[in-house]
Amino acid sequence: MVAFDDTFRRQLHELFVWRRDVRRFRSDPLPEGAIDGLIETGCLSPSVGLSQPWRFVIVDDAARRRAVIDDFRACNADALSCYSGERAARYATLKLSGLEQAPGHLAVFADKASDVGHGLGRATMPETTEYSVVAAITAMWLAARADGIGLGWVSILSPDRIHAILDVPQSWKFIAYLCIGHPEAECDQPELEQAKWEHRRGADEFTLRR
Ligand SMILES: Cc1cc2c(cc1C)N(C[C@H](O)[C@H](O)[C@H](O)COP(=O)(O)O)c1[nH]c(=O)[nH]c(=O)c1N2
Repeated sequence: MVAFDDTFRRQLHELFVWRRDVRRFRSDPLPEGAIDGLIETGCLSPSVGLSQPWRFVIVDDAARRRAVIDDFRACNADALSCYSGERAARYATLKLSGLEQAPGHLAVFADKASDVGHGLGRATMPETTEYSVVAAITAMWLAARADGIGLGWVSILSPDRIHAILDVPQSWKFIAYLCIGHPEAECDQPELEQAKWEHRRGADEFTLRR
C-alpha cells in the first residue's frame, strides 16, 4: 500500500498547473530511453475493457519526418485560409508545432480492430477505444513534465497522409502526433493564452448541477 502525503499532493497540483503544450524545444537530445519510459507510463493508463488499444510509432527516419513537416505546413496553410481579418493575422503569428526542432517524434494510434478486452464497454460506445488512447497521452504529457521534458500535441495534419507516411495497419486510427524534447522555457500559462488567442476559464463555467 502506497500513501501520498500533503507534500506530494501539492507537488502533483503544481504538475497539473505547470504541464504545458510545448512547441519551442532546445535542440539537445533526449536522455537515453526517455520516449520508451513515457510509453511505459502510458501503458499504465485506464483503457476500456483493459483493451490497451494504444499503438506507438517512434519516428526517427529523416525522410518520414520531413514528409510529416510538409503535411503540417500544407494543413496549417489551409487552416489559416479559414480565418479572415484580425483573427487571420493573429493565427499567422502562432507557433503551432515544434516539429522542426523537437528531437523526438512519436505518432500515436488507436487499434480499432483489436479484440483485446473482448469488447467489454465498447458495444454501445465504440469511441471508447479512442478515449482510452487519449487517456494514455494525458498521462504521458504529465509524466514528461515531471521528467523535465516537454511534449507538444500536433493535430494540424491529415490522418490519411500520416497513415501513408508511417505505413501502419489500416485498422489503426490516427490520434496524435507528439513532439518531444527539452522545452526552451517553463511557464504556468498556456502559450495560446500568452498569445491572446484564447484564455483558460474556470471550472464553474463547465459544471451543471441537476
Ligand atoms: C486534441 C488536442 C490537439 C491539439 C492540442 C491539444 C489537444 C488536447 N494542442 C495543444 C493545445 O493548444 C493546448 O493544450 C492548449 O492551448 C492549452 O495549453 P496547455 O496544454 O495548458 O499548455 C495543439 N497545440 C498546437 O500548437 N498545435 C496543435 O495542432 C494542437 N493540437
